[in-house]
Amino acid sequence: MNSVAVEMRDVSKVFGPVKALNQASLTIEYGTIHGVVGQNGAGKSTIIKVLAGIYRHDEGSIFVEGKELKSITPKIIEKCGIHFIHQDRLLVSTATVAEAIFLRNEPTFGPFINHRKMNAQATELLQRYFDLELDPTTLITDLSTAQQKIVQITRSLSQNAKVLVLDEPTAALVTKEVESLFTVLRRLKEEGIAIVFISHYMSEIESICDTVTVLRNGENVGQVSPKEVGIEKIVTMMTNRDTSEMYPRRNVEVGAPVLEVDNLSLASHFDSVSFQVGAGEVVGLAGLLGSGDKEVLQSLFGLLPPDSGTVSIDGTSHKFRSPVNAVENGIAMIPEDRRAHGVAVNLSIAENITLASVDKISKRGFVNRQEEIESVDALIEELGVKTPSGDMLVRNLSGGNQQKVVVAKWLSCDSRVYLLDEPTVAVDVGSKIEIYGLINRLAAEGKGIVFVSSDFEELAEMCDRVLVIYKGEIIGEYEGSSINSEQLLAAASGKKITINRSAV
Ligand SMILES: Nc1ncnc2c1ncn2[C@@H]1O[C@H](COP(=O)(O)OP(=O)(O)OP(=O)(O)O)[C@@H](O)[C@H]1O
Repeated sequence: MNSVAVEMRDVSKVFGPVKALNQASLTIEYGTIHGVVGQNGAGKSTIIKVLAGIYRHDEGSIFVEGKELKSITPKIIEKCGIHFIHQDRLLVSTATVAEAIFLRNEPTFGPFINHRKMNAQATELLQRYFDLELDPTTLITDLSTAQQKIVQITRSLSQNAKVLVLDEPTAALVTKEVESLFTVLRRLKEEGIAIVFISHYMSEIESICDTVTVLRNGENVGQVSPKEVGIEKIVTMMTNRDTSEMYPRRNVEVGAPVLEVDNLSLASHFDSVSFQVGAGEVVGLAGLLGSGDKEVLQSLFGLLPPDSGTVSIDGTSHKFRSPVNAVENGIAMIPEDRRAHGVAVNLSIAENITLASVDKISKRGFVNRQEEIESVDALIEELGVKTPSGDMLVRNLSGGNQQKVVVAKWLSCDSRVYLLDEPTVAVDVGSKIEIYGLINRLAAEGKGIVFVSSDFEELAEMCDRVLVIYKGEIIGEYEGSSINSEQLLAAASGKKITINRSAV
């Protein structure tokens, strides 16, 4: 068998004024795990969509097992044994495990689906590939996200996949699930399958990939082995900049409380939550999945009205019954699910950015277009949003660049308190530094910031104080330079901790 499964040679793809791929190449071998990395907008999704037959490339050639494919459609690619596990493509939630694996491929008995055979085959496949005892009649909705990924992979294997392309497969997984997915991927690699792994998590790239293709501005800047060159080198190749100063320092005197939360409770989510955030202070909330951290933010923003307790801004107490009400009273929120709550994808970047701050740039009901262009251009530049202009529709931006638009939108309005829910999720290393810089700028302007993140290193490095939340209660508080991510993780998992109040 040819050891090279797929070769994409000098592939270019243009979208209007944007050159998404510029003579990029990708060579994938059987029996290896191949990473594709690059900053937001570097062209990762585009190269994968070209391979999937979703986008037609403008230039270049694509070979499968040494033979050039002259025409590429999703059907042809699937026939070649190349399968894709897309990030947000969900399985039919009303299906059982067996139905999801064999959808449109069901074993039949005359005109009927042979359920007994289908269940037996599903059980056999899950056991053979993954050593997994999973009842094939379990509903997809009752599976964890990691198990759902495994069902998706099993579906591909049942159709004899030889190349599996996984787009950010770990984005919604917790650490333990990532480990079990990696065990699965290593086993598939041993079986000779070629795996393409796209991720922003450098530690994952280091631990699982044999080789990595680095894209920058649509160009291939190299194919390297992470074990040989190290992650720092790969990050430098991606960003073309020195990232040793990942977390920019801040030197802000913390002032009087801007936000005071007193005994806030919401049944089944959190109980008697109290804390304060001073002017210029960044306070983290560290919790594991389901701890109540996100619900606290949503309550503060009027999305989930609490049962009891009070919230005060600059000493005045408020009851927020809706986000509009919260915004009017000086609270801004950068939500995690940017597609659902953060951006209007069918509006332009400029329209999105100015949506929350239209009062600031309008006079007697008319938007001052010149001011809008200037303020939008300044934010696009500051955040490094990759776009030819502010007129581009948000839906045409890469995922990470959409996130930057959400951040820019809220930064352009003048709030007192900023609630940040995973502001750097799906954002590349360079953009993370830019977002950290903006958080520091807000702090320097005397704003109060509440920061929720599942990246505890980020919390430890960026926050003045971190509150640990476990099963809806704040069980600990860390302060100053002694905060470290291991302690936070241990505490957030419910391990007993001592309250640490060492000075900054
Ligand atoms: N349909 C489209 N129309 C216009 N421009 C597009 C379209 N799809 C992608 N682009 C542009 O092509 C470039 C590459 O985008 P792509 O989605 O491939 O990046 P990416 O590396 O996957 O980024 P991310 O990590 O943020 O997901 C970006 O500048 C993006 O704005």
